[in-house]
Amino acid sequence: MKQLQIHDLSKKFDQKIIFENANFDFSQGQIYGLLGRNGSGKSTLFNLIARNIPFDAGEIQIDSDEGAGLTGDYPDLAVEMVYTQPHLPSFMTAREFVTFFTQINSQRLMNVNSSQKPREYLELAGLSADDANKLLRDYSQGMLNKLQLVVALMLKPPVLLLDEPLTTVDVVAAHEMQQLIVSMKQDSVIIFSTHIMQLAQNLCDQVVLLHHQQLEELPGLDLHSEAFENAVIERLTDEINDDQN
Ligand SMILES: Nc1ncnc2c1ncn2[C@@H]1O[C@H](COP(=O)(O)OP(=O)(O)OP(=O)(O)O)[C@@H](O)[C@H]1O
Repeated sequence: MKQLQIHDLSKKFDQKIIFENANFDFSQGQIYGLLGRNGSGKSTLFNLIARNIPFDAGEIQIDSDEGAGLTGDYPDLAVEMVYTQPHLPSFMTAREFVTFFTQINSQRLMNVNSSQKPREYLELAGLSADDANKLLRDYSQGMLNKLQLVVALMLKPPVLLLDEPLTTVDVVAAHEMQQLIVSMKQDSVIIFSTHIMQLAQNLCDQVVLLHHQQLEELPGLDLHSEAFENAVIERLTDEINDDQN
């Protein structure tokens, strides 16, 4: 069973405390929706898990289900992060990028039995033949987001972190991307950050609130109920009021 565990995690930037002894256990088979106010630390959490930045105290452990068990010394390949602003090579066409991507990841793709051809990735991302031959620097933000998401999903990473990836894609693409994400949940621990409550309610099995420098769930409430929505808003409003006191 793939798992991600956060133990007593603390992180601050200068004097601003982002996490203070935060704890949470994430498992494969669930999609977790991460909700929090602007600037509460959602991207920071992802960057800590992906080891793009160091934490001050605590531990982040991953079990990639490859026999090593839960360890803080997980390989970089254990985590794949999909960014709000994708970092893709602007000088390549989508077709060139996908071909390059499948070549440099050929071993990983083989390990996860992903035998998609470059053409199939482009189809999954909903890109026409004309679009596929366009340079990525001429792509819209939404098209870049789709392409980045599709290639990340194909790697079937043990931990998949999605930082607001559907904000810019159109409704049809968002629907297709949601189906792709759901199809991944049996294989990966998936954490999805969003500001769109309805998206969290539709897509996620559990919502995790980033609140008062902690990670918490709202147990005992049906995710789709009005009571749940009200409880989330109440918790997160409370955060701003506390900050102002
Ligand atoms: N490298 C950094 N150096 C200093 N401060 C940082 C750094 N990265 C993030 N911060 C600060 O940490 C806080 C949390 O930022 P973060 O981007 O994680 O929030 P977020 O919850 O993802 O926000 P949003 O919902 O607006 O995208 C913010 O106050 C931000 O300014």
